[in-house]
Amino acid sequence: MPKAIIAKNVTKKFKLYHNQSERLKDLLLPKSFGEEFYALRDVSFEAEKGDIIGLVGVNGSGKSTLSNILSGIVPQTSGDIIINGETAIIDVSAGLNNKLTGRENIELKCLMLGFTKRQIRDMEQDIIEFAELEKFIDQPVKSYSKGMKSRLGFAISVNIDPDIFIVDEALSVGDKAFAKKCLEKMKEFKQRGKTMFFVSHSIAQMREFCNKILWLEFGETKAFGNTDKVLGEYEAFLKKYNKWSKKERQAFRQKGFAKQSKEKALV
Ligand SMILES: Nc1ncnc2c1ncn2[C@@H]1O[C@H](COP(=O)(O)OP(=O)(O)OP(=O)(O)O)[C@@H](O)[C@H]1O
Repeated sequence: MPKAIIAKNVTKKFKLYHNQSERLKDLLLPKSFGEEFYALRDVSFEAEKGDIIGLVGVNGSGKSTLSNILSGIVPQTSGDIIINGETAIIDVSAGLNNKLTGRENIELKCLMLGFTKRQIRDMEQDIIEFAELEKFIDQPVKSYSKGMKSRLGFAISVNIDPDIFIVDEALSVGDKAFAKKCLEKMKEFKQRGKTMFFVSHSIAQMREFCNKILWLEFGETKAFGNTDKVLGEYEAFLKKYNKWSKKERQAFRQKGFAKQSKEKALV
């Protein structure tokens, strides 16, 4: 089976500043200011063509950061990603330019992916109809609701017909009818053997769709493998996590964050 994606030791470091002056000093002075923070550390996995990989993990575990790296929105700090195909991310607002209108966003995204003006003209109406934005398509995206942005993002991406498809929480905003339409489209893509990444807080949707699960915890791989096994482990963890007191959860998060702020040799 050809590999769709090979990710090796993917790491993303952010700098956290406590105030504006720290940020400026870091920019202007040779000495380093601010706190280093690992949103992802040494994440490695392989996706076969046709795999549907669910990304799970509690808030802040690195799911969106990984989606954004896979779709080329942000670069990793270190590590390698080999992607065989064109990705498209479906995120609530990622990849949309707020200052442009819906129509201009369609044109921009398609031009960036190498479509000709004529091809874009042919696709445009389908995208607008799928997004159900006919009346609003010439308004700036900054005036759109979260649901409208999500519909536009999803509609552009499905019409581009990418080889690899990343759906990040698109189904959690907007109305139920649209979510159903998206799920049907994803089922169609699944049948056509497309590779997909799916981020959702719905375990039931994960179980229905995914054949593999990547469980991230504080930016590191906690488990990767077959859906039944990893999702079972994750559910058992959630059960425990949800029973913890506020204090216990805080302690768990503090410990994780402390690890994310340290160099590997010190962890
Ligand atoms: N631009 C940034 N600058 C600094 N820290 C960031 C940045 N983006 C993300 N982070 C931090 O990186 C960690 C991972 O964030 P990410 O959004 O990828 O997690 P997530 O699993 O998608 O969370 P959620 O389920 O809440 O969406 C978090 O601690 C977050 O605060």
